[in-house]
Amino acid sequence: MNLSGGWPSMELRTGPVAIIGQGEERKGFSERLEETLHCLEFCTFRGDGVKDLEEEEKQKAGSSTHIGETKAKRLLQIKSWQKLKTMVHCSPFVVSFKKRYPWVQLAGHAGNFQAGEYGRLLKRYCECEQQCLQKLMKDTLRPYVPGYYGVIQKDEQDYNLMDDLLADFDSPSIMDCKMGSRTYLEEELLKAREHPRMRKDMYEKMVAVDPEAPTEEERAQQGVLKPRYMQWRETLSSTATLGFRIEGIKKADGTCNTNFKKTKHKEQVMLALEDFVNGNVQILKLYLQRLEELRSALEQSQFFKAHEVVGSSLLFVHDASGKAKVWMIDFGKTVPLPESQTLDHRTPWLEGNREDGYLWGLDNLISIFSTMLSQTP
Ligand SMILES: Nc1ncnc2c1ncn2[C@@H]1O[C@H](COP(=O)(O)OP(=O)(O)OP(=O)(O)O)[C@@H](O)[C@H]1O
Ligand SMILES: O=P(O)(O)O[C@@H]1[C@H](O)[C@H](O)[C@@H](OP(=O)(O)O)[C@H](OP(=O)(O)O)[C@H]1O
Repeated sequence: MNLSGGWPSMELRTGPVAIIGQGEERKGFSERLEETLHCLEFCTFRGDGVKDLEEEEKQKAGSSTHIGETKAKRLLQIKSWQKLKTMVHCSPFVVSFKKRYPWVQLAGHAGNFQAGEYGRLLKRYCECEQQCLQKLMKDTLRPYVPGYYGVIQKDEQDYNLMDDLLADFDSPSIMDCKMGSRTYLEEELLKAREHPRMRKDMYEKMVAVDPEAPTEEERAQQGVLKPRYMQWRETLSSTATLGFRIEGIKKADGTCNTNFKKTKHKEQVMLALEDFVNGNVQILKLYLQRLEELRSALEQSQFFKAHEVVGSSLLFVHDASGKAKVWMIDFGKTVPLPESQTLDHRTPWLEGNREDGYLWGLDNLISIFSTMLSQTP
């Protein structure tokens, strides 16, 4: 992990996933070409996509040398497709292939995503997320979340099938902002108290950022409790003070930064945002407009009133054509409240009130965008 700070430090926390769909034999040439190019693009943003895929296939086969005849054939096929792809780049008849795009997972757990059919994404199944997405399809928030198409199974693993929000962009710039003043659920807190479990991995992540952060006891145990780690992350970043934090930014030029753990103050956030939009005032305006529309939709949403929304992100996407949009993603920790209870998402959290600070964070984000715009000549 690169923790040195500042641009142009590169830290790609998780890699993209390459998949080869099943039942390819039954599909037509152009369909297969389309799909294969998509799969290739999923694994090429780091440069050598075929190498990545080979590695992945080897790992799946459980051996570092033998990848099996079918898989070897597939790789050969892909290599041929890639050659073809290189050729078609210089050929004027493949205009439609211009829409191919590299896919990037900016934050979150490694291995959670797979490419679906063109424009769709498979995310490892989570019942909580499924319930939310289903309800959101009928809510005022529908235009602000990825379209949801149900559960599908692939290689004995269930996935939620949803829109790939990058699909309509050319070389998009992407930013993930985790919303809310709290990043763990109240129920996680209760569980951690009942069954305290020291996390060595979190201790290590903590020490890597600040060797002084662990207490004597934590140092002795070489571990920290999850809520303690999450709270430490919240106060180190802008989560506790502004109600959101930047998780990662990938720019159109390919630079990618997930090193925002210490981005805490408004001024630091503004610098990151300015860099993200490359000083483009029009993009800033579009983002501000979209955020304001989202806020109105959230204030009217029945779903939002009735859920504790924790760990959910806003995904910002724009490209050189001047398009800029924001969506809500990640409902893995968005849970329904008891029927009698609602949240305003602005009241400060006190254990038991379940407030998550989502709208407070959005107010602050909107105010930051507005200030930036008011400062432009
Ligand atoms: N529908 C989508 N379209 C395009 N990109 C997406 C979509 N959903 C997620 N991503 C990408 O994947 C990243 C991680 O998404 P998400 O937060 O849903 O994953 P997660 O593993 O559940 O995260 P966490 O560990 O925070 O719970 C996002 O930052 C974004 O780059
Ligand atoms: O960003 P970091 O510093 O790497 O920390 C992770 C981050 O807070 C994730 O949101 C969290 O997953 P959840 O939101 O799903 O709890 C994960 O917990 P985990 O390791 O228990 O999955 C943390 O390790």
